[in-house]
Amino acid sequence: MRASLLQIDVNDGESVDSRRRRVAALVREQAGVDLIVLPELWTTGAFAYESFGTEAESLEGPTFEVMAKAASDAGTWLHAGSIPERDADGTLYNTSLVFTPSGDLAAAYRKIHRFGFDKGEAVLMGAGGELVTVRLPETTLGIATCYDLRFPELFRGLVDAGAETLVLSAGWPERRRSHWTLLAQARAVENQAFVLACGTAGTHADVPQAGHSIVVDPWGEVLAEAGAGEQVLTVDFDPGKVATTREQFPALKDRMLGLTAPRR
Ligand SMILES: NC(=O)CCC(=O)C(=O)O
Repeated sequence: MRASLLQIDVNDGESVDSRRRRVAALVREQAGVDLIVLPELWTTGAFAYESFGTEAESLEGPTFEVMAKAASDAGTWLHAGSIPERDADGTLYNTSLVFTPSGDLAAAYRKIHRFGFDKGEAVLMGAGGELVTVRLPETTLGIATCYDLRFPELFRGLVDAGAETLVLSAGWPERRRSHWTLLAQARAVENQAFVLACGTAGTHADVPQAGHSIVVDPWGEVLAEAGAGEQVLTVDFDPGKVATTREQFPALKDRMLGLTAPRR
């Protein structure tokens, strides 16, 4: 299976419309791969909090339209990253869109763990409440977004729902790049799954981005890693390695569920 992670340079000097057109062209250029992955909130930037409201779209807004067309033109499964979604009640969500090779919406995932503690995304956006998996011919994707990477129980839930390839769309800052690499490898090893983690490059809202999108196999080996700048990271991987790893080293079968809290 061949996947391309598009590590997009998101900077304040480029308009959202221009970036949308540029990214759609990049998606079309990847025709022939099986799966394309884009980063989190690449229209605005994940830290451009003041743009979330002004650039918010309905689920079937301009990014949906452009990306559905790009997926069908490329004839490829497309995880189109996330958009600031505004629902019918006016609530904002950080919502990832996954398209089939025909350009139909296969799934939408509203980010569950919002970043910012008492500001930014954490106060501006609502929290998703549903895990999302997507069945491809070769593998089942488990969808997660950026800060979700710090919450192992979310990924265990995805594995319990059948995920074999964990796809993370992110806008991770350079300041915590060591956590990014470490956690991507940890999620792959503990879940015996592929991790495809696609971040952004450049600087937006004064937050330099880490880049370094990464693909890790179920044994924790790094199959490919991007540099800091805009880059298309293309990788070939064998989805069958999930089953063989889980058979040969069946640690997932040794889980002890339902542990009780210590008695005081
Ligand atoms: N956009 C995000 O979720 C940022 C997450 C982050 O910076 C971190 O977990 O560290």
